[in-house]
Amino acid sequence: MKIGVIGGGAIGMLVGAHVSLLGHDTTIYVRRKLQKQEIHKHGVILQGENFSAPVKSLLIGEWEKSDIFFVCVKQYHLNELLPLIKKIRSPIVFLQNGMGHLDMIAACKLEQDIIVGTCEHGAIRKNNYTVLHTGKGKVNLAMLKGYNDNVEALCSTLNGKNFPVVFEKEWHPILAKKLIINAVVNPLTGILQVKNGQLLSNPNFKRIAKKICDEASGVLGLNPVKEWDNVFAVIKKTKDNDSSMKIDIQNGRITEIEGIVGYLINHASVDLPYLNFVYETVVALTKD
Ligand SMILES: NC(=O)C1=CN([C@@H]2O[C@H](COP(=O)(O)OP(=O)(O)OC[C@H]3O[C@@H](n4cnc5c(N)ncnc54)[C@H](OP(=O)(O)O)[C@@H]3O)[C@@H](O)[C@H]2O)C=CC1
Ligand SMILES: CC(C)(CO)C(=O)C(=O)O
Repeated sequence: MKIGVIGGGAIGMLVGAHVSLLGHDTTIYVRRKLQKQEIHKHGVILQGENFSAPVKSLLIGEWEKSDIFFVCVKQYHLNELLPLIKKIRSPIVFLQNGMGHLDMIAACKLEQDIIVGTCEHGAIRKNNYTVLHTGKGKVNLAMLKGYNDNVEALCSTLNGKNFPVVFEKEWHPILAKKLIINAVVNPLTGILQVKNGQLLSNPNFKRIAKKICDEASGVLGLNPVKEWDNVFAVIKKTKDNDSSMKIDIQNGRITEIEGIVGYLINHASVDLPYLNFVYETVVALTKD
């Protein structure tokens, strides 16, 4: 099959390399000529696993016909990209964290079949053609819009032993579960500049984390006890991690707060004191 991956960052290169290794004809669409040239020359190197995947690269907009496209940019990149993506006719998979992109997709009135998903992997981009796979998990996908019998079959051909892809019946449970994890862990670790595990080992941080989990579960209509069990398990598993928001704040970069906590605030009908506080604080910390 022919697979298009939009965005040559950590997740774009990870997805691109793994589907290519399953034998799919894979192209990563990037916005910089240098990255296009370097991927053309080296393929994508999976650091630590010591091999290079034969991936091609084109610039955004140089679309070639593909069976499916994966959008692997940050949520805040989508404003610029969605008008270009509108021209694609094949099914499109969005792999952003948070749920803010759902409102953007709806506003853009995309006509293609839309699949959304979560990525349980951890990855860091080392250079324009090298990615380090820091944590293994699976990719969970589900239809958001449209119905196409072929889509599920198509996604199942991307499922591999080293890179499992699972197709679920409903999108809301998978995105909501990940959104709660990111709403609890990312802003707090970013503001406090602590590793994920410290949200459990410090009883005061843990109390705040639990309050955030309660608020987020309330907005999404989920059971806070069950969600806390899940957040707890993910924090334990990633206890030595620096969350993506902690690293973004450390480096003075824009964060994904809007698509994560901003989404919850925009969809709430009650007061959310803890979520509002972390939202305002992250925004304040990343303003010039
Ligand atoms: N990294 C991880 O471990 C995980 C990430 N995720 C989620 O996956 C998504 C992607 O994250 P990640 O890969 O880490 O992010 P990165 O910052 O590593 O990559 C984003 C990529 O998008 C590219 N990009 C931005 N705008 C455009 C554009 N207009 N045209 C083409 N390319 C563009 C950037 O290009 P350029 O290089 O030129 O700036 C960059 O390569 C996020 O929503 C994140 O939350 C989910 C789970 C784990
Ligand atoms: C799961 C978690 C919190 C791991 O650090 C993550 O997704 C992130 O850092 O963005």
